[in-house]
Amino acid sequence: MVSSSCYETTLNLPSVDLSKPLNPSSISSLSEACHQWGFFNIINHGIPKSLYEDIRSFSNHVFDLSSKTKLKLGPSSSLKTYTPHFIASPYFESLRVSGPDFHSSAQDSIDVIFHENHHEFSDILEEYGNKMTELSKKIMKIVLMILGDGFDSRFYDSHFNNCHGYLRINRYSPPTYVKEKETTEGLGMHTDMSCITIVYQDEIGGLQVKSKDGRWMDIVPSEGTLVVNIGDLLQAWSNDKFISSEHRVVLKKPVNRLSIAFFWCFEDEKLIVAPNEVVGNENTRLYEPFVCSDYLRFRESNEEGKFEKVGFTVKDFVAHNTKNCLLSIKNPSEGDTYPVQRYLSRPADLCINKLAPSGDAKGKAKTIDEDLSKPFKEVLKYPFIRRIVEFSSLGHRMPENAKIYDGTGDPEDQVGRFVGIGNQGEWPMPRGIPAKIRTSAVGTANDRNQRFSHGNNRRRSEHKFAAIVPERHAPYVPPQRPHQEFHRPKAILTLDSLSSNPHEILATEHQLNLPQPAPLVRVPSKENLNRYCDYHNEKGHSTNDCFHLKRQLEIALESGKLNHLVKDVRQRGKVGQRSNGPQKAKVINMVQCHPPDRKRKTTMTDEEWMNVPIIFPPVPARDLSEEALVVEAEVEGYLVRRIHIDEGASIEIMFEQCFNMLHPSIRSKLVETQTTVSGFSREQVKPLGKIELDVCFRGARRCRRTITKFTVIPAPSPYNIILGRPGLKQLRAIPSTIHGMMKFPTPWGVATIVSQTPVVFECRREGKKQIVEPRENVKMQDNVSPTEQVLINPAFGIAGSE
Ligand SMILES: O=C(O)CCC(=O)C(=O)O
Ligand SMILES: [Fe+2]
Repeated sequence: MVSSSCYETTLNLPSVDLSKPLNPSSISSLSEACHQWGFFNIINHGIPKSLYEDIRSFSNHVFDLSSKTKLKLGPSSSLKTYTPHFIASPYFESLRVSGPDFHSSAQDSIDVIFHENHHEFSDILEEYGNKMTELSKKIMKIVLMILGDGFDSRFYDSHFNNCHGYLRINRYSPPTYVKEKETTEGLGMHTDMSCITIVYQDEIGGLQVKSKDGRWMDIVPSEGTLVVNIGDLLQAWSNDKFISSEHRVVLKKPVNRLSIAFFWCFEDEKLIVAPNEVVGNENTRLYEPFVCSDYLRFRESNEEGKFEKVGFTVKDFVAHNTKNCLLSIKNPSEGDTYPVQRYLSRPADLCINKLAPSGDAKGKAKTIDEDLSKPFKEVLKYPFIRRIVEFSSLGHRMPENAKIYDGTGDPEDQVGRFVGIGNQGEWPMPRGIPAKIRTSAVGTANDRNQRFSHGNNRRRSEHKFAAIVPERHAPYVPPQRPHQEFHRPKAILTLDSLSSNPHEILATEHQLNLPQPAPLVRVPSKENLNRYCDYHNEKGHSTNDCFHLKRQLEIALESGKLNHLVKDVRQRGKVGQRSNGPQKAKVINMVQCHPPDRKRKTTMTDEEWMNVPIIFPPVPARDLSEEALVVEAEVEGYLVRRIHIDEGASIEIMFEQCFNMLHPSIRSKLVETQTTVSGFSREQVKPLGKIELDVCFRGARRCRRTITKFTVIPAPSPYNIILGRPGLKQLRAIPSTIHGMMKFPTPWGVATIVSQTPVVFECRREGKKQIVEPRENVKMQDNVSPTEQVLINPAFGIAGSE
């Protein structure tokens, strides 16, 4: 029986004894559990305890390796089997092994991180993977049996025979201060993207499922028991007869926790449509037919390693309703042909229709047209979908300034605007959304990327798919972008520097061979109905306004292919020259620069996104750092290395060697200053002046831009810039020497910049050289009395006296 009360938070799930045939009473309690909770237990499953002990010992071997070693399998590696801390949560890390050949999948990872062969590890994981595969098939049949009499024989072979599985070993390492009474999430709320998931959790516990009334219920571990939960795909296939519940893992004790999740999934090309018998004559089909891989792509992020997609469920998923991606797909399992809207995953996929019940009682789905009179249904493919959809149901309208994305601007800017509106309270979006959703995770992008990097799953499915998808619906390949970050550094030459506009360039510069753009995703609004884009060959915006064309032209311009159109001949070839690589022996590396056109002043107002907790993980003794923090940032479009983060400095310093590398138009902004700078031995340096510059600090995928005032010093230094207390305050940054990193909030979450150890050593060597060499530019100035003296780097102290 499933039992819980208002006060009790422990969920007693029914246990299926796999060594015995099901009896009517166990069928009924199982059916109730699948419907109400989407969770049940299994016992006598035949997985020996010793196998779990072996996996525990293996996983300790792996997770106890240094971060550097583990990251060889991390999100930026080719295998991507390891998820490091701070992606799903600060306390969660995991390793995945994919079927059907679990041995070679495990061996691939093991070969990368261990010097010795360790085939015993792959043997163990193969044994576990194969056992779980068999178990999944068995459970799948039981679940079908519960769904309807004879459904196992009716549907198993035709629908579930091509399922495949992968496993993930999860280790949770809570902070030492974790308390039972407080909620520390090891893994945030999510639903699984599988048909079913089989979870082994060790004796520590912490797995919780959310009840329909929003309470978190503990699923208490019990030896010899495995937990099974229904995933999103089965929820959709069963027409909500079974539910995929939101669950999470909380950390209650300061001890490591191990769990192993085995995800059993439909094949990628599977058309998911609830069979008529499953829907039932008296019910309607709740989900439009969709292709499995489309849902997985919907859940996964375009950007590698991003976990923000969790918190979405299959209910949030609907394909795009453009005619371009409406296909007729024959369901091989049933023989019927269904209209299916394909989901095109691409940067501009920002509008998604809310799922609505449709289809007739006989189960024939019909496609619903987007209702343009309800703009709140137009939501961003970003971490906000769900909340916004729910929010819209309160009957609010989207505020005037939250324009629907129309394909002409930078999609990321649209996201930024949208978040900004929410944060400014102009749109009463529930508070704390980004932070909350950011912490949730799993079963997501990483897993899929990683799954495809093993075996031939991906290739096989793409091949099959090609047979049913016409060529014009080939998967979208996003245009190559020089940076995957939110703000691309601006080019030294903008499209405005050209003598032709985008429309003219498209018509005449055929040698550019621009890639075919992906079809537009939304129906044009009335006012844009007459605008035609020659690049897209579609109505909706004009060629000159086409963001995608502009981006392609910028790329062409940056690579020198449009030099002949540059208006000012003196500028021609500049970009091409620069792309030959960093300039020799220059400490400041010029990536791109531009005469500044637009300044984004940062205010010291309290934005909601600034007020998020910034957490640093515990550092094991061997990883503690005592090195200086040295990072890089973009300054006026230049990538400047050797920026020393110095909490002892009361102003921001730019050293002359760096200043001299800036474009003259930028240098001309230098203004005089009365500040003097003095060293330990009281030698004083008259600064060249002060200058306000646009600085952009980037963490992975997140950045912050500020206007920072630098005092320019004519003195040698191993550093280009010293970022002191005011700069840190402006960024609200928290540097940590022992972690060798700095963190700061951005509208998209907390960004982390890691200090670059080789650069630190480079600076140290350079610093030593400078100590022995005389400082030519340093003069003694006796007539100034410093009012404040602050250590800014090993070579200098500064004293401000304006
Ligand atoms: O660690 C656990 O107990 C559950 C893990 C989980 O929910 C998942 O990996 O999807
Ligand atoms: Fe899960």
